[in-house]
Amino acid sequence: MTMAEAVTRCGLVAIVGRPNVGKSTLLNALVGAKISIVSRKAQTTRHRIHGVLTRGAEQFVFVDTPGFQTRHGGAMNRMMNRVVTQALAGVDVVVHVVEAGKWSAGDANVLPLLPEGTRTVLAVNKVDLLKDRNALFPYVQKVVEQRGYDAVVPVSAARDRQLDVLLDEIAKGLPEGEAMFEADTLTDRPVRFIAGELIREKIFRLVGDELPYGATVVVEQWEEQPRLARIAACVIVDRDSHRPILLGAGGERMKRIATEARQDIAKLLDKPVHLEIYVKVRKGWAERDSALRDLGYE
Ligand SMILES: Nc1nc2c(ncn2[C@@H]2O[C@H](COP(=O)(O)OP(=O)(O)OP(=O)(O)O)[C@@H](O)[C@H]2O)c(=O)[nH]1
Repeated sequence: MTMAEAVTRCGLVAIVGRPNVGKSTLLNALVGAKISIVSRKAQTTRHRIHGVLTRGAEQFVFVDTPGFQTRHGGAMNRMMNRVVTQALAGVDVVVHVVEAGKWSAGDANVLPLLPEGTRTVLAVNKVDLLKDRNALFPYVQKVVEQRGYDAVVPVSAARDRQLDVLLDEIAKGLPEGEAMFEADTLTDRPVRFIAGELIREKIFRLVGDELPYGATVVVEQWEEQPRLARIAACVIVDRDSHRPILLGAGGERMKRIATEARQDIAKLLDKPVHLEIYVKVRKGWAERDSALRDLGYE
């Protein structure tokens, strides 16, 4: 008998919270693999990503929703808010992640999006950063005054603390049912999509603040042979001025992005990878719904 056959409870879990509270880190810590991308920058999770964890008879299917923001307008952000609302409709458990000791307008903006009548767990993340442990209780009290939660669990996603307790509280909301995924499934995203995410991660890491939300990655060619994968990806930016930023002096920066991405994708596929990345400028693409659809965002 495989693990998947033994599953008796299975449900969808959405992880929500303002940017930078640690949603991606938490998902990675729970699922135990680096599928969703993690970056110090806000707004790095544009796509909805499923991670699946099977723990004994329980299967948790995580829906990682993007953070949302009000500072920047544009079709991209309206779309991201729609994605949040859509992700929350029909899930079994919502985990609202906040940062211990910190409460901002961004956190408050999440509250109206939390669905009524759905089990909602408050995960107070980054407790390892708290200098005064006694500050935790009044902080939690302040938060739960604003919204009733079914459970509150202080955690550290980065230090792997209290994650079992969090899972116990989530599990209470999983409906009875069979597994939706094989026991060892980490994500339902095809490997090609993950490769694109890895490239995007390198861009965020190596280009940093110079390229604010202006790049998207489309994997255009994918040819897998037994001992080699040939991949071509296109990075789309919305301004001419972004191209030299991405390339760097003498193309050095792009070379590094490509080298690091190639190494990660080779690990993922377990074979050598030939990776070609080129840059295209498509002016104002983030402002046009139609362009977003072309790029597979809807
Ligand atoms: N000290 C500490 N840092 C953490 C913890 N969890 C996450 N972080 C850090 O917080 C930053 C943001 O984490 P992410 O997981 O990218 O946050 P996010 O909520 O997914 O961010 P968006 O994608 O912008 O919505 C990263 O630098 C993480 O390393 C934690 O438990 N302790």
